[in-house]
Amino acid sequence: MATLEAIYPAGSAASRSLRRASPAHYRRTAVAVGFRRGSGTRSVRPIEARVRVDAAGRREFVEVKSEAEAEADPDVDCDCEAPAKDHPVMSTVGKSTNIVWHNCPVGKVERENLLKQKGCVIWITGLSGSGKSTLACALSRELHSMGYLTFVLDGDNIRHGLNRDLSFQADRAENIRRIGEVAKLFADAGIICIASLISPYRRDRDACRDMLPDSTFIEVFMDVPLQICESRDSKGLYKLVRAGKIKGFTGIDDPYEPPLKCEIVIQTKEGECASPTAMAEQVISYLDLNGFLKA
Ligand SMILES: Nc1ncnc2c1ncn2[C@@H]1O[C@H](COP(=O)(O)OS(=O)(=O)O)[C@@H](OP(=O)(O)O)[C@H]1O
Ligand SMILES: Nc1ncnc2c1ncn2[C@@H]1O[C@H](COP(=O)(O)OP(=O)(O)O)[C@@H](O)[C@H]1O
Repeated sequence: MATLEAIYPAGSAASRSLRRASPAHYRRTAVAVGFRRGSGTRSVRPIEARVRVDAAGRREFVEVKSEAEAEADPDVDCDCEAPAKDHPVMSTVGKSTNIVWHNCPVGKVERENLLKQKGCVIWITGLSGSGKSTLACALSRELHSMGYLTFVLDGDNIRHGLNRDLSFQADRAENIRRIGEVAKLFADAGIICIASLISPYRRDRDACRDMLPDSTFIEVFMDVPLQICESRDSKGLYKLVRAGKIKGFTGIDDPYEPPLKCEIVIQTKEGECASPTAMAEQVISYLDLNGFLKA
């Protein structure tokens, strides 16, 4: 039995591909993984890996076999179909059966090198009226003017399309999960993805964090008191809530769980908020300090 690094050196394309492949793909006792490059030329040999997945969905390779080792041992403890030499492994994920994870030779690192930035998700959470959309737009504008590629996923906007079938009552977790999945795709594309949605429950935000590689989920908490949000009432929603016309509104008759630990907190000082540009600069200095603004 070898370590992953013994077969594929740390930092190699194959090692990186294995580590960033979908956790769902690896949520098995054992998997076999094959990589191909170009038109059918196998440049990286297949291996079999036993993977432990912890409660948070993080995976760790506990045993890795090279192709030769795997072939010499017919008793692979595998809950998936034994891979024929040139056949990929079928998986079952949720309600999808007989699906196969396809890797592509152009990966996140290659895209990041092209863009000269690191793909990540900036997840802005807070009450309605706390300034999430304002920060998202200011941040996108500033980064764009500095030459970085961003994309804003605004909760309100996504509910106009992809999530139009979801309610605020029963489907909130699904709203957040879908936006988390889309944000993950953008980050994988090498883009600085700015997700701005109330996302009131810690468990749902943490589930999105766990979808992403370490340190690429940057949670920004808009720590703005309800009183200020309500006094802004830019959409007139708080007024309707107070008049009893909207039920289950976050912060009023539905809970908002502030993060216990997050990367960035945007705070008010003596009841005053920083300007949108100053808030954006706070996030940009975090990105700069943590190496996201270079390849
Ligand atoms: N019941 C209830 N609670 C909270 N907010 C409500 C509700 N009903 C409608 N709205 C409006 O919808 C916007 C929130 O959408 P999100 O997708 O960001 O919410 S969530 O993440 O699913 O909690 C939110 O937008 P923002 O004001 O930009 O936060 C509200 O304007
Ligand atoms: N830093 C700020 N200072 C002053 N007003 C702000 C600030 N951020 C947002 N606002 C105002 O507050 C209102 C709500 O902001 P918005 O970004 O729509 O909040 P959210 O997306 O969290 O609902 C808007 O009228 C916006 O102009």
